[in-house]
Amino acid sequence: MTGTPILTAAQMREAEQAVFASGIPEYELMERAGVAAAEIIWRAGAKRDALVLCGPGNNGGDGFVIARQLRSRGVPVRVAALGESRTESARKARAAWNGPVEPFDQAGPATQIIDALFGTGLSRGLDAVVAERLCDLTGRAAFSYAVDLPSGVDTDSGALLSAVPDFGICIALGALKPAHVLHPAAGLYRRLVCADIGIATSDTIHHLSPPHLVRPLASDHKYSRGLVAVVGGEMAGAGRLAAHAAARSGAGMVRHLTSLDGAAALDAVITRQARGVDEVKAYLADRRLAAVVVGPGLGRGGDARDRLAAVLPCGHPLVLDADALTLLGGAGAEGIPHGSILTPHEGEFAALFGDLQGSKINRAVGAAQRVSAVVVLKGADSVIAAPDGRVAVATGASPWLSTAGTGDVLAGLAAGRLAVTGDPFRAACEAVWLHGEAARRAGAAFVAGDLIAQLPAAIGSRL
Ligand SMILES: NC(=O)C1=CN([C@@H]2O[C@H](COP(=O)(O)OP(=O)(O)OC[C@H]3O[C@@H](n4cnc5c(N)ncnc54)[C@H](O)[C@@H]3O)[C@@H](O)[C@H]2O)[C@@H](O)CC1
Ligand SMILES: Nc1ncnc2c1ncn2[C@@H]1O[C@H](COP(=O)(O)OP(=O)(O)O)[C@@H](O)[C@H]1O
Ligand SMILES: [K+]
Repeated sequence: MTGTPILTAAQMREAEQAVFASGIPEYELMERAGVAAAEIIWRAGAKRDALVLCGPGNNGGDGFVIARQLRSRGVPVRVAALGESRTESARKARAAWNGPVEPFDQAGPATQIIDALFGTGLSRGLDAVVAERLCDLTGRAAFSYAVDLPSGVDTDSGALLSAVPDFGICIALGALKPAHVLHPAAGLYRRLVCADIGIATSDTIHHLSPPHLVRPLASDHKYSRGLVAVVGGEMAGAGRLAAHAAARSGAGMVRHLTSLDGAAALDAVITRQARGVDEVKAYLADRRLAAVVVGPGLGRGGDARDRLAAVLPCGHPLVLDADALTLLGGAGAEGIPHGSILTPHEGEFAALFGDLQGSKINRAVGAAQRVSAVVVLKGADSVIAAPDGRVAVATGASPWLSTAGTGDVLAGLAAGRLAVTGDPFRAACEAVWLHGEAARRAGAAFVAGDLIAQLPAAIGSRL
């Protein structure tokens, strides 16, 4: 499940050091970055007049290289700098620009604005007047580009440290950074392009990429393709959504246990009323079960706690969501079996792991390591973290997903993929991607059931 690597500011510096150690000087990297960014800007804006805003560090140095490259292609370019250049490479790039440099606070507007004020070295928000001017110039430009990162965003968390405008294109240099995929920063540009500057990148954090799925074999049968159980309770609808999603996930068979009578709605799902905890236990004794999902439709009253307590030690691979997470939040995370998949939204996450600090990625990894399970911390930027440190971040999810029941669909889908693959991290990645793809196909104003209807097409697109 590897996509484009994502590096924190510290990991980026490490990668950069490795390049220096191989004999390539810092200025060479700056030239590569500037050349690559200028190419992207040229393709988008051609010869329209441009203003490059250069900061004091190496991000500003990239800006001077970009200005020189664009000028050599005949673009009318102006440069405005925020004070002196403070690094050796930035000074070298500035000297090579060999053109006028306007003071930042006096620069007038341009058709194209290139923000090279601050990148990964930003340590605090921009001064208010600087931020305001950046917003004003960017807002008035027809074409706008953020070099590496929009100035004012925190590289590792995606938080906005000062006012930041919306950009047309963000040009990530060398690798993606967490701010390119985590909100609110990830919502600040229409297009993200990663420019290769020859940096070898580590492979622990990735942008979620489309999965490679496999078809059933001629020798397969319903049990070999994976038997899923949904242990619900008093809220039949949510459990049904999870069960129907599991049934359209590629798994071979789905059973739905409720505490209610007459909860069936899809003929392919075998629905049973399990009145007491002993009936749940008897059901879970089936050795053929390949995944069990508990939480959607479980409820929190009645015998919900006992049902959950029956599921936790059952020995089958688990997906824990919704009410199961809320109940565990009160009771502590200790009982969670290693290797499970947890799919909390921020509220459920806070109840279980509220003490964890840092970026959304750090918190998801911390939780995964604490419970030795795969954690899918959901939202517009869903973070999938494994206990061994692997992380995938999904971006671009349809905001129409913010409707009731879509989380239940994800839980059922994750259980289905877990039953098919037997690999919790892979299953979670596949489920999040398929969920996003089904939402894209469902278009506008869909409800959770519409999402389920799109799952076969989403799966079909990845075979
Ligand atoms: N890491 C790499 O491999 C490469 C990095 N490059 C560029 O270098 C950038 C990082 O450069 P730097 O580390 O020099 O950092 P930046 O250029 O992002 O800014 C750091 C400078 O700004 C000052 N500063 C930080 N926050 C400030 C604020 N709010 N107000 C005023 N001053 C502030 C710092 O004291 C420092 O002087 C990257 O984003 C990228 O654009 C590229 O040149 C090529 C390769
Ligand atoms: N604004 C949004 N943009 C993209 N995806 C979203 C947004 N809000 C929620 N989602 C996704 O929708 C699903 C909602 O899950 P959840 O909050 O558990 O809902 P429910 O409990 O109603 O099923 C998650 O997969 C989440 O990632
Ligand atoms: K920038």
